[in-house]
Amino acid sequence: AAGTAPDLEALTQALRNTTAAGAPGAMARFSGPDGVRTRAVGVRDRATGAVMDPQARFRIGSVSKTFSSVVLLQLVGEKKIDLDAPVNRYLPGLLPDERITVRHLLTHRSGLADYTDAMFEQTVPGFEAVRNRVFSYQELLDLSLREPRTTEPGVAYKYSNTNFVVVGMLIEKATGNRVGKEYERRIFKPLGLRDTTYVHPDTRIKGLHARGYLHPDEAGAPLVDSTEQTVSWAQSAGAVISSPADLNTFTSALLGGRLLPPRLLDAMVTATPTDTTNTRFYGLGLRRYDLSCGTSVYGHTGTVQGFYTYAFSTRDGRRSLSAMANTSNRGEANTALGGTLEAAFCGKQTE
Ligand SMILES: CC1(C)S[C@@H]2[C@H](NC(=O)CCCC[C@H](NC(=O)C[NH3+])C(=O)[O-])C(=O)N2[C@H]1C(=O)[O-]
Repeated sequence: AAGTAPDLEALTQALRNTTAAGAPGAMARFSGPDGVRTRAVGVRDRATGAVMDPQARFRIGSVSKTFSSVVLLQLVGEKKIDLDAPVNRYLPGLLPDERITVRHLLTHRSGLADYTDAMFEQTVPGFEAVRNRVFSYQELLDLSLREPRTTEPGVAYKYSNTNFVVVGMLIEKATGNRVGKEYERRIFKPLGLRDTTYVHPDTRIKGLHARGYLHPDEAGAPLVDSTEQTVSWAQSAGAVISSPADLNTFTSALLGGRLLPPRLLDAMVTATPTDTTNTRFYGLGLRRYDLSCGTSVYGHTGTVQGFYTYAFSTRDGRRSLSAMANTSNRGEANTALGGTLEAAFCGKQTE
């Protein structure tokens, strides 16, 4: 088909650059008009040497925020939640500022501090301290409220996991169900996402999966296997498990209009700059990246101990890419993995 085919050599090179920068393994899955292409390099398990497998499940970190945003926006569509209402209308007395609205949560403009900055200041000790803990939403919010707010409500973008912890509280209040049940009935089941689960507080990744590895802060220290954890520090902000195929299906279905009515999808993709590069934007629980070839892609990134993820689609949902490296705190590896976006969406012009 006329348009842009993925540059598979460049895609593979981006994955090789990712492992060269310290990831044990990396993989990518592209889905487009001409079908599916997968590439994988390195290992999904350092102990057994099992190679990275594009069918493998893994923790998607903050890509979970887009799942939570879809559920909340469906509740907006059902008139159960008003985007511009104060959060405290639905959760009386929860937040110390009546001016913080539901929309401020989804756009990271609430000013609520991110408790994970202190929690993970020391990478491995911070992780080990929480990997088996089970937190309530309220405990996580209380950690945030001990810190000064970062901005007046609505004034500036400042990314904070706390926003999507409160989104989880809103979903549970409005539906009477745990978020996992709402993910299941509104997204996982309708889209047939058989690899995608929300098992909090279970620590395992069931079925074929990649193991994740943390680089300690101390240079040269051995990698730490971080695969098993409750992810209770994140929950509706980061505890979903998925696979490359399911992430392609999810972002494609979302941008293709299968999960939200046009008015709400348009609101979701309406994004403001997150930095001064004028290529990175944030809408409602959704990132927009403007690529070098002029293509805008929509989705989210994820950083959870041992796993770094990109999950993006074009605005029409016809082309999707998901990519994962099984280490999370090597900046140069995460940047290298980002090269899969340009390779996939700006690839090679076809006649
Ligand atoms: C905005 C982000 C980057 S951070 C946010 C969320 N992940 C977290 O908040 C965990 C941060 C610490 C994870 C840990 N790092 C350290 O411990 C550093 N001392 C590591 O690399 O595994 C997620 O996911 N989001 C990413 C996103 O949306 O892309």
